[in-house]
Amino acid sequence: MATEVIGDEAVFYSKAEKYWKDVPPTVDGMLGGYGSISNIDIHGSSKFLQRFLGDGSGKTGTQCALDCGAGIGRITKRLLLPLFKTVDMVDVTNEFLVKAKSYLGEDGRRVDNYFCCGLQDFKPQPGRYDLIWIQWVIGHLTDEALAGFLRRCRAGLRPHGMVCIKDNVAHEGVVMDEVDSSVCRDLPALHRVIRQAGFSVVAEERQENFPEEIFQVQMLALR
Ligand SMILES: C[S@@+](CC[C@H](N)C(=O)[O-])C[C@H]1O[C@@H](n2cnc3c(N)ncnc32)[C@H](O)[C@@H]1O
Repeated sequence: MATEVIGDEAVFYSKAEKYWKDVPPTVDGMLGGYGSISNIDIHGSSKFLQRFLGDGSGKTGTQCALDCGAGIGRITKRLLLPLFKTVDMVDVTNEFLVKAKSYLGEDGRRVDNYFCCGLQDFKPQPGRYDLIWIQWVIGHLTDEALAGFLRRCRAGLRPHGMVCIKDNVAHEGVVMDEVDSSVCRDLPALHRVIRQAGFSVVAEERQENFPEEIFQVQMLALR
């Protein structure tokens, strides 16, 4: 369990906030110096996501998406705005949301809300979202906070709505990163939290063609 490696929760959250305040508001900053993988990442996400979207029965609608831990809006710009009529963004680092307003360009007009808030405290508006996308941020939440946030996400979905998590997974156990104050869970640990939140995993895929030296990255669709 993540709780065993996290220690003091207040320190865990405040250290992460401080870490991100010092990171430049660029694609490279969002990806820890791996800005060059952004194209592959977006392409993989788009392929994973598009099979669920459309007009047929049981398909996920394309009215409104929420980008969680959105940063400057790398995903909002390239994945979500091209597929959804409107997008909301939530991130704990205000400087990134401010940067997003210029980074997103013209299409940024279709971002309805920029919420500056930690996901541990954020409550999506009930029944608002077709898709809630959560990428490279779950490691900043304790198990309890993540389960609680996912439960609130459930309430935030429209009919046939879906949550997608895309994140690093550890080979075994839970690995603490003291530099950015985050944890990396192995897949069984992540599945446990997802189950606790009342979700089922309806699709799961590994992102391919990422550099060998980084953690394995997994995409999970939850309903
Ligand atoms: C690795 S970056 C990923 C940004 C974006 N998801 C992407 O893939 O381009 C992590 C982001 O999570 C945000 N973050 C860190 N802790 C957070 C928390 N507790 N709640 C919300 N956002 C958080 C940081 O400010 C940063 O923008």
